[in-house]
Amino acid sequence: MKPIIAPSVLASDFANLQSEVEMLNNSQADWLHIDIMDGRFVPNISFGFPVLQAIQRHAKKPLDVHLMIVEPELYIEQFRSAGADTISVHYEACNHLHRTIQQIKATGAKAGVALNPHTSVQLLDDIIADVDLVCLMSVNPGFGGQKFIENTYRKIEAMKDLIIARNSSALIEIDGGVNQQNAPLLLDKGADVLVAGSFVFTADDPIQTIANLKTVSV
Ligand SMILES: O=C(CO)[C@H](O)[C@H](O)COP(=O)(O)O
Repeated sequence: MKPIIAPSVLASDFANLQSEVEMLNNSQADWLHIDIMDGRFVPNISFGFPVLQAIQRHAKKPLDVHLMIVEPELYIEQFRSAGADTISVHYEACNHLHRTIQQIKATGAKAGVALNPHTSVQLLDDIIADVDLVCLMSVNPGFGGQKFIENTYRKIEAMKDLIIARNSSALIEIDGGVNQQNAPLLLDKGADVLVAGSFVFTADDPIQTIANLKTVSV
């Protein structure tokens, strides 16, 4: 199975967002990964609804929205209206994760849960059957361009075991420091979706870089 490739728009040139989105439309990218940061859950602020709406106007591919915000339940319907196809909330940011997952599903979006690098996958034991996507952070969230955390490989294996044990159809997404070198082992361990920001957007040829990731063989 070929991986789902989700370039992270966080690393794009915001001054030329339309042409960056059109480049992704013309590439083998499957989804556009959109990072929303609030300056509270993570020590950085990215962008909000107007920018997401602008991306949606030009994007021809699903928008995979990763909320790095506190109290995400307050904004689920607005993110859906602004164009999100998948909405992932952080386990660490939700007091009532089950309720928030149901809230996302009620909007018609796919529901994801993101885990910080220190958060055990076992904490998803009682919710994994209800989620469509698990986003394993392979860097501490908040910034692009960071070094990949090697313990992620072990987490993917544990996540895969849990998904199988609970008969879940959740996809495993890896977010942070993904590149051509670590992609084969990530897929071998069980990853389904690769998010890549700086690796794609700092490349001389982003379209070819996405194509190379898409054809990584295990
Ligand atoms: O969620 C994120 C940061 O919190 C980014 O999606 C992630 O870091 C991808 O960027 P890069 O590929 O440059 O590491």
